Amino acid sequence: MATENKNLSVYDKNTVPNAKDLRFGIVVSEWNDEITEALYKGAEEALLDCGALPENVIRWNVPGSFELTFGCKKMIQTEEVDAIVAIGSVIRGETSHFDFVCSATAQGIKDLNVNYDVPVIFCVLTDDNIEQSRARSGGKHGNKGTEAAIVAIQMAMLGK
Ligand SMILES: Nc1c(NC[C@H](O)[C@H](O)[C@H](O)CO)[nH]c(=O)[nH]c1=O
Ligand SMILES: CC(=O)[C@@H](O)COP(=O)(O)O
Repeated sequence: MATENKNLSVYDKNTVPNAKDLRFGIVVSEWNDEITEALYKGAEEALLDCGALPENVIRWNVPGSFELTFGCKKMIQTEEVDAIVAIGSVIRGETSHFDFVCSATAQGIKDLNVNYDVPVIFCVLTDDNIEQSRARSGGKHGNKGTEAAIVAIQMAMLGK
């Protein structure tokens, strides 16, 4: 199902475990910060709405999506977190750089899930234009950050 056929912000709180005893990391890329700040807002609000304590939501920033892998790895190694949401916004430009950044970031985050025991949620928008990004970070398709937060709670509970 494509994103256009679902709202990323819709969740049934009754089906989401309570997050009061969980600790979360959120690593945020600063590229396209209009988008990544909106994604962060959606993620943070959903975590708190589902019972997470503000002091248990730890935010780190990295320069770009390519650096999300290293930032999440360092967070896993230095913080006691039950799940991490990796937030980025990659928007296609004139060259093939978009493809390399998207691929490296997706592969890097996948590798973290394979090599470590902390779920890292892929909350990286990979869009052809900013209109698509805005639609998925609080616009007509909802907020991918909200969706990622719910996934983070669900995946964190797998380890409990
Ligand atoms: N063009 C975008 C980038 N590019 C920067 C890279 O992510 C990286 O920081 C740089 O190559 C140095 O290693 N990053 C995004 O997150 N979004 C973009 O649209
Ligand atoms: C995703 C990117 O790296 C891209 O926005 C950079 O733009 P360009 O391909 O025009 O250099």
